[in-house]
Amino acid sequence: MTKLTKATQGLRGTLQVPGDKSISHRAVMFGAIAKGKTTINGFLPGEDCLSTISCFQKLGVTVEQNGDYVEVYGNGIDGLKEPKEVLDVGNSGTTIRLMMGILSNTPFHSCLVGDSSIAKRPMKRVTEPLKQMGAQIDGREGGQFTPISLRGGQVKGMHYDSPVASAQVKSAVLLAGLKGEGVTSVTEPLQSRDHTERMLRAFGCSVQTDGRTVSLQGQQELKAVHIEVPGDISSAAFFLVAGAIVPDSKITLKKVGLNPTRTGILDVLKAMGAAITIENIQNEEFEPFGDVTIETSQLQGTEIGGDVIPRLIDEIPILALAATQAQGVTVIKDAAELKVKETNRIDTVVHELRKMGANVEATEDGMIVYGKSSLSGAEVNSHGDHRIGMMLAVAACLADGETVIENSEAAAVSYPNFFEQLKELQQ
Ligand SMILES: O=C(O)C1=C[C@@H](OP(=O)(O)O)[C@@H](O)[C@H](O)C1
Ligand SMILES: C=C(OP(=O)(O)O)C(=O)O
Repeated sequence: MTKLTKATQGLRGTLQVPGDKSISHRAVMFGAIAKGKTTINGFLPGEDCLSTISCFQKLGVTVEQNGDYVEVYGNGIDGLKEPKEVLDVGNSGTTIRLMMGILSNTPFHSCLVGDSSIAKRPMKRVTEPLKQMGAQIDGREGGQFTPISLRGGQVKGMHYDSPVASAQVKSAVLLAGLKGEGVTSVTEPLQSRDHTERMLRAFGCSVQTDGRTVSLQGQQELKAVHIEVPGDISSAAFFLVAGAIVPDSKITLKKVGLNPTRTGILDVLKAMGAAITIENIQNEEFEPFGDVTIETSQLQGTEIGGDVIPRLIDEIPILALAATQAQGVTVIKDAAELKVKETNRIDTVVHELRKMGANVEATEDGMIVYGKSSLSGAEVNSHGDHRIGMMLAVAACLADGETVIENSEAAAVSYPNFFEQLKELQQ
């Protein structure tokens, strides 16, 4: 539980947010199935990525982690060994779904479980295509939910038309195709984040992208490399919105990942009238990053929907808070995927923000936010969802009186030092 009061002055300062969660997971996973020693700088030591490390250790891979520096000693996919224990992914959807893709190539038995949130999240979107490729997978309610048991083997490449724009689905199918016979390709309805494609190339694989279709030839080997993980734009998002809506703020966030498949929040905040500048863009070939500065400004309501949604899916809770401080109405649509995240993020955002006085209503595929509301302190709850907990902490900076956030420790899933960094900006 954390108690916070309204910021007495603007949030000001320069921060480096922790490493990107999606890229940190992949660096460990790909290092574990590559040949040789992969080194990772800027790794996110958040609970989700630590779950990924622990799963691969149970699969016989040596992984040494010291803060944000990690060494992974991979021995190829064939170097993975049958785990003696269940593989516990904790709260991490990315871990379980991508691992199912990798384990589709291992002839042994694995059992995957997670926490009570993972137990509610849909797995069929991954188990179905992987079964079609030749993996034996079962799970509760016909393979829909954890616990999942899996025995991989001879995978055959295939084309998969994914019904959802999901990087986890796309990545699982591509990873299964890596060792299989023939070509594997995935077409998605809208472009999702492309970290898997970029990182497979960095590990020496050949991957083709043609519009919304990604394909790779099977039987490719990954070669160990060094990976520099940029800051996570999904973590930066909390301070981008805080900087925009807390009066008299100016925040610079260093080395924030700027992969165009992730920068929807910058486009939307700019469209709402936020004062954002980006400098020192580097590393454009692998994963671009740069320094982002935001200053307080009066935001205007907007419409958020269509192909920007996968580019900001994890930022919708904090964008909903931004919308409570914008003039006019903000409509968020085409975002039904929010219902199957760590919580139903449509319901939790609406329920918790209303407690603080926001005027927001849920719709079938998003929400409508009527601005501008003055917020007041309340007893709120993250419901174990890291992004909800951090959004409520930013709301507390604006709210009159005291805000008590139950289950605030969920922030450690993606942002272990979030509350310390928030405090730094208040000094
Ligand atoms: O591939 C990834 O690293 C992720 C993909 C997204 O999920 P979906 O693939 O379910 O859209 C995102 O919400 C999640 O936080 C991380
Ligand atoms: C949805 C998220 O992660 P995952 O799917 O990996 O649990 C998230 O970090 O907001």
